[in-house]
Amino acid sequence: MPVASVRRVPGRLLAPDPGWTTTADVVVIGSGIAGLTAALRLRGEVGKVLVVTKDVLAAGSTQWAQGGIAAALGPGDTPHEHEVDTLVAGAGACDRAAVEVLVTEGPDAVRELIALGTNFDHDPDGELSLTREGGHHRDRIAHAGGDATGAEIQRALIAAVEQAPEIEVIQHALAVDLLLAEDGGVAGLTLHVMGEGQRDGVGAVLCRAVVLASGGLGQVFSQTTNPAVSTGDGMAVALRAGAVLRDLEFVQFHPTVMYLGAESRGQQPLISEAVRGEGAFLVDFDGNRFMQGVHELADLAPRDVVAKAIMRRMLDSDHPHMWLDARHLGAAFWERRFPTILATCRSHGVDPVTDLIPVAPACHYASGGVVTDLWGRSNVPGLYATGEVACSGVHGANRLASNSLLEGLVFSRRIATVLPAELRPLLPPVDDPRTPDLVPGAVRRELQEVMTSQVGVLRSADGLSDAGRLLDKLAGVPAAAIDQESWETTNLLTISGALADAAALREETRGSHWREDFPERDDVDFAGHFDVVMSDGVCTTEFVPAPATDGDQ
Ligand SMILES: Cc1cc2nc3c(=O)[nH]c(=O)nc-3n(C[C@H](O)[C@H](O)[C@H](O)COP(=O)(O)OP(=O)(O)OC[C@H]3O[C@@H](n4cnc5c(N)ncnc54)[C@H](O)[C@@H]3O)c2cc1C
Ligand SMILES: O=C([O-])CC(=O)C(=O)O
Repeated sequence: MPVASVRRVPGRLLAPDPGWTTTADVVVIGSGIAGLTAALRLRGEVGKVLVVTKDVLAAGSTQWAQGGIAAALGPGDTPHEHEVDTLVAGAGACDRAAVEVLVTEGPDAVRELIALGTNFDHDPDGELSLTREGGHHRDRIAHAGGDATGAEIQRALIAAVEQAPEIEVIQHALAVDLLLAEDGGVAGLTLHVMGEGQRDGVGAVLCRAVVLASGGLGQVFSQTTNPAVSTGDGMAVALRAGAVLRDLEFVQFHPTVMYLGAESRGQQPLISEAVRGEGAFLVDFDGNRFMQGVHELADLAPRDVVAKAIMRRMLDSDHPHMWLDARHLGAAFWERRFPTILATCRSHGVDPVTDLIPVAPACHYASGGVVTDLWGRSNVPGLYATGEVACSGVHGANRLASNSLLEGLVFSRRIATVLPAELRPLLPPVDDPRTPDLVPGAVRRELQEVMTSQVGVLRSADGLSDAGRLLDKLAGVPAAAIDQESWETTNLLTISGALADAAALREETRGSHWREDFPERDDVDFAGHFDVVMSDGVCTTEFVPAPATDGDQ
């Protein structure tokens, strides 16, 4: 049976005394699909809504989304079929009630996004154009601009927020830590603001509720599809405030990320699963279509299955990547359907109309995060979480393609339904002696390298304990300066440690968690979740049993 593990992590973060203080009723942290949907839904319901975001409004993962947004919108499709595909992809670790909410409320949430002004693509007959991605048994992915779905959604949401005078926005504002009231609930937060006039430097916002919508943790790894802002801040902030994190070991590695060479680091170009949805297929260096025979859906198997098959072929043949063949789609189709991916490939010297595209798996999505109930509530009074930062239970061990944008939409709407009636009074923050336990930005690269080599696609007990030791060593390197880089790197370190611990404790292979020393799924000992809590600078990771949920197969 799994046992618990403990790890010392940086405690509450030191922010110098606030140079300025302001108030709001609700603060939304993050301005992707989850944050802006929550803000738009809350306006007019709760007094002042303040959105804080650490870069410009569009800097998160949302604007990069390619494939689309999944919902049972097509003829003959049903929420039930969407539910079954979601549960099967989630490999027994989904919360069935949360999945039911997602698939049932999904179609209306997408219609609302359309009503807001998002221009999805349509077929010549005027119907919403729907495509397929891995793990879906139906065409149910709505897309925009061909492969620029996220950019269009982000544009429409920003336009709507700009029309809403009730919503105030502070950009370049990094949320450092939550301020807590005597009862352990939310009293506000500290911010580090860069270059925003009067509000420059460290400040505090006193508020009655916080909606955490700060996205994922891709920058934990050295190659990721995620943008630079995805440093797991929200998960670390929530953990330090007493929230429970869950399923951190279930990091999804997207199978087809363009391979730019062994030295390439940071955000890497994604080749959408929708390219396979439109007929592209994987081949090895001998031209074999190796996904045939691996799964009934072949190249469109769930994402973890395809990523593992590519990795296995890479290891067996000693090549750093495999190939995606989409040449038969032809120039006209490429230009119309995937203009962004086409331009990106060409900018790297690969023309998908005539060339094979080199692809390898890379970190793409955090299926785990801050545990929430069906209404987005965390266990900390006044703290709600939505989107990639949250663990609502819909993704289990492996998110179904294009369910992420949908999750942000559906659960932000739900938060806005309950939050107004649950608003706390404005409470004074307790005087919290905080330790300046920061690590310097200079350790980030070493952290990312070890997480990629030992806690990446393929994991083993030896590699995971090597990673744990190095993370402990890095935790002892003191930061010389208190700045954005050290706050982010400290968050990365906190989340990396918890992720590595859960991965070490889960001695089985399930969904996106692949242990070479425990290659089978084990429903006797591991049907359930690893939860992480933090107290006095000590992180504890512990197993919580739950019945396996695989759907009707
Ligand atoms: C390349 C790519 C393609 C994808 N394609 C799809 C797809 O086709 N379909 C799909 O469903 N999903 C897709 N995903 C996943 C999906 O885009 C994300 O999971 C989703 O957009 C997350 O939305 P979010 O609002 O939770 O977070 P984000 O959009 O990442 O927004 C997070 C926000 O929080 C801010 N922030 C972070 N930390 C702080 C802090 N400390 N203080 C203040 N602000 C902070 C960020 O700046 C940002 O504004 C894709 C992801 C990537 C990277
Ligand atoms: O376009 C892609 O392959 C990405 C995608 O759908 C997702 O992450 O859900």
